[in-house]
Amino acid sequence: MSKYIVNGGNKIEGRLSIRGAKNSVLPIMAASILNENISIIHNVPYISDVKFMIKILESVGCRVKYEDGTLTIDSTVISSGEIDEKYVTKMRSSIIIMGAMIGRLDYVKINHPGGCAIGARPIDLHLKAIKQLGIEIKEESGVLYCTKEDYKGSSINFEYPSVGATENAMLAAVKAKGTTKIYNPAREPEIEDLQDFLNSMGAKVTGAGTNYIEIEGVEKLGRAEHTVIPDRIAIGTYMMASAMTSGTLEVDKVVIPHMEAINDKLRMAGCEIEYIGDGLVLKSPKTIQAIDLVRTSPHPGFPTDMQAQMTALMSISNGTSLFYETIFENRFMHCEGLNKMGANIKYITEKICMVKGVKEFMGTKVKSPDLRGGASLILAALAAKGQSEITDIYHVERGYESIETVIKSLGGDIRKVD
Ligand SMILES: CC(=O)N[C@H]1[C@@H](OP(=O)(O)OP(=O)(O)OC[C@H]2O[C@@H](n3ccc(=O)[nH]c3=O)[C@H](O)[C@@H]2O)O[C@H](CO)[C@@H](O)[C@@H]1O
Ligand SMILES: C=C(OP(=O)(O)O)C(=O)O
Repeated sequence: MSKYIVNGGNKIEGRLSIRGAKNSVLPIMAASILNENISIIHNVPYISDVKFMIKILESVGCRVKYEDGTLTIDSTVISSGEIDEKYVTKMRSSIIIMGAMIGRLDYVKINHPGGCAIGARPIDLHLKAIKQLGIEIKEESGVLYCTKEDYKGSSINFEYPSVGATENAMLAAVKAKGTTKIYNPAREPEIEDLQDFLNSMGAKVTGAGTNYIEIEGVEKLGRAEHTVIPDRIAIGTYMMASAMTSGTLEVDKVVIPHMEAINDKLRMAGCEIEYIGDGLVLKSPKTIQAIDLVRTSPHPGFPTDMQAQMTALMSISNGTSLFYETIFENRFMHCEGLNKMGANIKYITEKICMVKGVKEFMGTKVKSPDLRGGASLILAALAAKGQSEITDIYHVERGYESIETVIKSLGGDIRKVD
């Protein structure tokens, strides 16, 4: 099994230039099913989740080509309404294919995605929203059978602003006759990016990014072309790596409002951040300042996808920080690895932990527990004294395109061993 060998102590600095957001490109790829035409998607990271989504699209009849950051998806022919069990159960986010398939076909069969390492992750809100559009969904032995009954626009009120459920509802509503009103949708930047992609193929979606989305159903959609937004989470991860190793990092392209929740915390930790041109420059503090409370919440709050990296940063701060993870019920698994590397983190409840800053991390052997948890262990290893070995890196490869090449280009001593 592949692993990373990291020799800590080098500054992570220089100029960072990476491709677009995983959490944008996955729903956008699903949305390409809707147009019976060609979709050209630029700024696509070649990560394992994207490769997996390509396989799903091909399995239902799409013709897909990836070249140098650009995906071309031809969905003229969709030959199957059945999504093979192995896809949905292996990549939880593939459930967003459901809404697009419903928009395109009369009958869809898909497995329930189940939970994953970071939490139970039910799909009740997805199903409730899609049913609201006149789709009958029957569940038998973990398989969902979806049939169009009285497919038309409707009002959908989310009791919680789920990202995936909002995306599924948008995808299913694009071709539903009449108007769909979505109240309390997720407001993450990736929702707005999906709206922009859908509108580029002729959909009529407004309001994404606010607490009300309106969709006017259309019968036919056409060719689409779109550039995926920068990956705020990957950028934030490299910024934290730089802050933890006393580096200065220049990022070539960011969307300022997408970065503010992360940058706010980095500033509280003592970093100086200046927006210059299309990008930003981060300067590290001499001493990382402890932040009393880090609480994750839906956008525009501090993202749960940055919580693990933030616990690594706070582990070498000058005080004590309390972390409150409000989104997922099992997202502190990386703390065991960080503690093995010398951190002082105590679990208070499944959603709260206390991080007491220590002088430094010590290199050792650790295992990635999940995607962002794995990233946090890499950050700790980069800042650590000595050598670390990080295994189970397939988690990290789901969301970071060749992280070892990027870190090496920024001065880090990391290599991947197959
Ligand atoms: C591919 C993708 O974009 N993944 C992101 C997406 O995941 P995802 O779309 O799965 O996250 P959600 O916003 O749906 O989940 C947030 C919370 O709502 C709960 N929930 C969700 C749906 C549902 O039907 N019922 C229910 O109870 C979940 O268990 C979780 O506790 O948003 C998360 C929250 O920002 C991010 O961490 C993930 O990186
Ligand atoms: C939890 C994440 O992704 P997914 O929803 O794909 O598991 C993430 O990107 O941190």
